[in-house]
Order: sequence, then C-alpha cells, then structure tokens
Amino acid sequence: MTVRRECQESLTNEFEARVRPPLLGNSVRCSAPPRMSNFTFRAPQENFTVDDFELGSVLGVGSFSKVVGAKKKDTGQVYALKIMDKDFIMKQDKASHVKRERIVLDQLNHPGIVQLLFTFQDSHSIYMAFEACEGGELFDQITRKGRVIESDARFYTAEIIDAMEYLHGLGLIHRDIKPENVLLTADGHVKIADFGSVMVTEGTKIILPPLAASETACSFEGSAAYIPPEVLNNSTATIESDHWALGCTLYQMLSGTSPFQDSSDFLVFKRIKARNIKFPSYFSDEATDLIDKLLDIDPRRRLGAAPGGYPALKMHPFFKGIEWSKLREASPPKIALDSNDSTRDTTNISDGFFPKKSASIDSSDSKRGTRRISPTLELNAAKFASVDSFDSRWQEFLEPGECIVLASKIKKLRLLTSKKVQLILTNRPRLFYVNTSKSMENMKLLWSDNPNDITIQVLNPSHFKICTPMKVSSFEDKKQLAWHWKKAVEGLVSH
Ligand SMILES: Nc1ncnc2c1ncn2[C@@H]1O[C@H](COP(=O)(O)OP(=O)(O)OP(=O)(O)O)[C@@H](O)[C@H]1O
Repeated sequence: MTVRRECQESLTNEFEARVRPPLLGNSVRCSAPPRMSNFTFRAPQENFTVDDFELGSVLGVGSFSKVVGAKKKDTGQVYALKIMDKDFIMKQDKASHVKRERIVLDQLNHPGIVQLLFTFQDSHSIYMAFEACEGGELFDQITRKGRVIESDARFYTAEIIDAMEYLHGLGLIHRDIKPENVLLTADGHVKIADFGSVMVTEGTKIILPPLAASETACSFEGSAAYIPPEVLNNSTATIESDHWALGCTLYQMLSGTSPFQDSSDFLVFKRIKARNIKFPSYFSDEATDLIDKLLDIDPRRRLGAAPGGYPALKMHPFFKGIEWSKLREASPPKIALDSNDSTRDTTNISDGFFPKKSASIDSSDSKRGTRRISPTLELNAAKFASVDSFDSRWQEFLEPGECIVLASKIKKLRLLTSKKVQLILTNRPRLFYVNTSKSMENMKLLWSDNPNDITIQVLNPSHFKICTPMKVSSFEDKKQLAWHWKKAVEGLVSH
C-alpha cells in the first residue's frame, strides 16, 4: 500500500468518522471544554453518492475545490455542492483545512453565514452540501457594476459586520474576508463562506481540529491583497485582522479595486506595509473616514477593536440610517446579472443552476478534437485575438487540423515573481502556454478536453486565474483580455 493511499484513508477516516473532542483538543487555543460525549454532527454524514444528484453549472472554484449547483434527484432540493478531490487535498497538505471548515461550520448558526447541510464521500472525493447562494459572489457584483454605489455598499458592509460580530463573539477569526467569500442569496442578502482558514481565540467554545505542524495563527493565510500589515510582519492573526480585511472589502466595493493593488504580490505587500493608500475623491467623507479607521496600521486602534468594539463600529456616521436589528428584514440591493445571463431571475433557482444544456459531459463530445467551435465564438475569436494568434511561430505546437482560437503574450504570476508566456487556446480544445523568456521554448499543457475540468476566474480586466483540478494558475494580461479568455474557454466548453 502506498504512502499516498494510507494518507487518503487516514483523511477519509479522520474527516468522516464522527469526530470526538479528544481528537479536536487544540492545546492552548481551545481552553473551554467542548461538548464532550456523543459528539454528532448537526450536518450529517450521509450515504449519498454523486449519482443521487443532477449536477448543474459550476458556481465557483476555490484553490482545491469546485462548487457546483446540484439538485437531489428524489427531492428536487437544490444545493451548492463543494467537491474536493482527496488526492489533491493530500498533495496540497490541506486535510486540516478541510476538516476545520467542516467542523467549524457545523457549529455555526447565523443568517449571515452559509449553512452546511450534509456531507458524503466516495473513493475519490469529499462532498459538502451547502445552502445555495444563488446571488453569487459580492466580487461579481463589484465587477459587473464597476463599483457599488455607497448606499448598497453600506448595506453589504452592515450585513458583513453583523456576521463578523457573531463570529468574533464566538472567538473565531475568519482570516479570509474578501469579496469572493461574501456570497449573496437570491434576494441579495449576505452570507459569509469559506471557513477553511479559520482560527480560534483563547477561551473560545468552538471545537477545532488540531492544527497541522505547518499551520499557526501567524502562518500566512488569506489572500495577498487583504493581509494586514502585522501578519506580514510575522505577528499573530487576531480578530482585528478581519477588520482590516473588512476595510479593504469596503474600499473595493466603492472603487472597484482593492486598496493596495499592484502588479505582483511582492509590490502589494510593500504597499500594505507602507499603508500606501489613496482615497478616490468620489468617496464620501464618512466612507473615507470609516475605511481609514479600519485600515489603521495598529490593530489595537482599528475601529471595531476593543475597547469600543462593535458598538463603536456600528455607530460610525457611515452607517447612519442602518437599523442593525432589522437588517435581515430590510430590502437588499438589487443583484446585477451577468450580461450573458440577462434573462436569469435569481429568485427562480432552477433557471440559474440548471441551464437547458447541462454542464455534465457527453462522452462523445468530450473526445479530443470532436468539439466544434461555435459560429459566435469564431466571430468573437477574430475580434478577441491579438495578432499573435496568427503568428506562425506557434504552429509547431499545434496538431494537424488544430487552429488557434485565442492567443496572447501575457504574464504568468507566481507568489513573488512572474514570467512572460504565450497563452494559447485552440479549437481541439487545448489550453497551453509557451515560455517565451527561455531561449529553448518549452510548452506546458494546462487543460484539454474535459469541460468540467476548467474554470476561468476573472479578478479584474487584466488579471485572471485558470483553475483545473490539479492547479490554479494566475495570469496578467496587459491588453485587458481577461474576460475574453473566460468567454473563449467557456464558448469551447459549452459546444
Ligand atoms: N453555498 C454556495 N452557493 C453558491 N456558490 C458557492 C457556495 N459556496 C461556494 N460557492 C462558490 O464557490 C467558490 C469556492 O468556494 P470556497 O471559497 O468555499 O472554496 P475553497 O476551495 O475553500 O476556496 P479558497 O481558495 O478561497 O480557500 C466561492 O468563491 C463561490 O463562488
């Protein structure tokens, strides 16, 4: 039996067995005795298989998961099904991340937190079924609207604060508050998601599985643009780290970009440490003041931190008119739909989750080379494609009969560095890049054939991520073709 196999079985056992508190006793952090005996999950472990569900469209892709709309065949109930590949989780050393999310979510109960309903597994994957947030990510609202008007941003921020107050009251630090992890219900209320990075403060009553040796509160978690300066300086994450991330999120809602945006993580970190921030002139005085106080370099002085705590934060003039106790009864901002999806009514869940053409794969369709490029895509491709697409230099990388749909010279981003590559999408379909900075050009295949194996996440017009089950790669396209890449790939996948 290979080591990998043993690890996989151990993950299965640890994750899905009824976890008992002694296993979870997380040394100093979890000082209050948790529920000791007969520990059972509120969200049960079911004996379902993936065949019990009709899978719909991909709702989102995380670093090591794919979330799809899924309708239970016998009940017709719709869920957001998070699918995690066990092999991939083991390879990425993320087993404790997954366990933490499962166990923490099981103990939370708040309208502003996404609810875990049940889990199941098979030999390859772990499945977590969540209540579906049909409104998608707050991030998409920002992208679609360009920026969110102040009254809408006030509402979203108030609902995020309401959920954060609940989490912090339980002694939980989320550590990854950002517009991608703020989901919206069909009618537009906020639900915070993604609890894989969560940490507990001393005295919490929340049960957490033990940390992997590599994971501590001051380990580097979260997304570059929202990491607070003290964590970059190797201090421990605290509740106030979430307040910093909230300040960044509000800034992003109002301006369309994060406050410390730059071309590489390295430069972003430099800006954060220097608190190099510029407030656009169209921000109101109240918004500027609130963000300024949330983005205080000193975590102890951040608005929302003790001693004023949440009452002081909620009394800030930016929130004038907010009825904190009636947030969930208030009318949320209208959800902006994807321009390709203008007919979709978010109140009718099955429209959104189950487009007429199911995303499931037709085996004949998925065979290499049989999928046709659609007429619209052909037209658009000509419009999208830079001159590079027709550069004969790339012919040597093509198979007989294969043509380039879209190609562009772009930057492949890594944590601290980047390299110039030629990214090429073909009608096979195949997506690969050629490393142009090397004298001996070498080619790396990112994806081919299987429509379920690729998602493009657009962060802004020039930045996007290509997500496949094995890898998430980040790119910067100076020609601002990020949306074109997404549309071109999706066009090939759905035909
Ligand atoms: N309940 C839900 N309803 C609708 N969409 C969801 C739901 N849960 C997650 N998603 C979508 O899936 C994406 C990935 O989910 P999630 O953040 O939980 O995955 P992850 O692998 O933990 O990601 P990360 O890389 O941020 O750690 C979300 O950003 C969102 O777009």
